Amino acid sequence: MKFAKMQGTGNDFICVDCFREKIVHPHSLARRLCDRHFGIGADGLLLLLPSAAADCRMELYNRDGSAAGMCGNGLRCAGAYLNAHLLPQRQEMIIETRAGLKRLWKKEGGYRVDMEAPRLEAHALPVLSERGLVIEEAFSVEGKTVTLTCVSMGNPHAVCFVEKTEEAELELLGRALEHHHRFPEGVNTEFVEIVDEEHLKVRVWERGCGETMACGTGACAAVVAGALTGRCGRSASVRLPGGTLTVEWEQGGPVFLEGPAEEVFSGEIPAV
Ligand SMILES: N[C@H](CCC[C@H](N)C(=O)O)C(=O)O
Repeated sequence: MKFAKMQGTGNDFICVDCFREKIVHPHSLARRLCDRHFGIGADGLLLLLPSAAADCRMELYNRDGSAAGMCGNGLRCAGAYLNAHLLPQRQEMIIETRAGLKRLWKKEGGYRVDMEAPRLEAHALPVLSERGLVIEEAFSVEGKTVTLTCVSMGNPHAVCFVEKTEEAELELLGRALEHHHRFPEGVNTEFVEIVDEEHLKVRVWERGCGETMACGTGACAAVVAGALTGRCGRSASVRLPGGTLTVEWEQGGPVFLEGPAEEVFSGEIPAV
């Protein structure tokens, strides 16, 4: 089986061109190939398949084999793979995901993705805080009270604002929230430090992966939550351990994510 190793701000994927390869058991394959000691090593398995409605269909499987509805870094990597191997001249593409059709544009140094509008949890009600009406929930986790703003970008996110990302109890709280009864399908948790109105620092504990170098949907959720709670503007530069992403949330509309994506190497492994 041929594959391409892709990365976007250090969030890395094993990309398989399923226009040419046939994958029968993606969940177990993701667990085996994403292992960084006994496999190729990656945060996820990215399958690119034919689509009747788009340039291709993207399926993302986390390192633990679980399927995810959306992946912002993965979409940019899919665009880079398509431009390199299947659609070399295309400047604009549409990729089908489990969360619907997503449009992306090739840009200097990477891709810009229309992530569409965020969705708030059904019961998320504004509460009055010193910043006015904000959307936050208090959770009891591991004997601590954490305040979260829950946002869906086609996959679930819990955003926690902290003074310093370096001091966040990321594994303790991220792992506990991932398996918290409030999130029956699990959750990605972002620990967000507000530098100023237009700059955020973020670390992410990803569902099905653990801490990653970056999370595209997580960067979007961080800016949306920051804007909803009056902590930052609707457009911001998001600095993650693996690099910087740009997020813009149009008034009452979609979120746009912009950042790099590259093919690091390609290879072949025995038929799976
Ligand atoms: N772990 C995520 C999927 C990968 C998302 C992330 N890598 C991104 O770039 O958005 C989930 O289970 O929802």
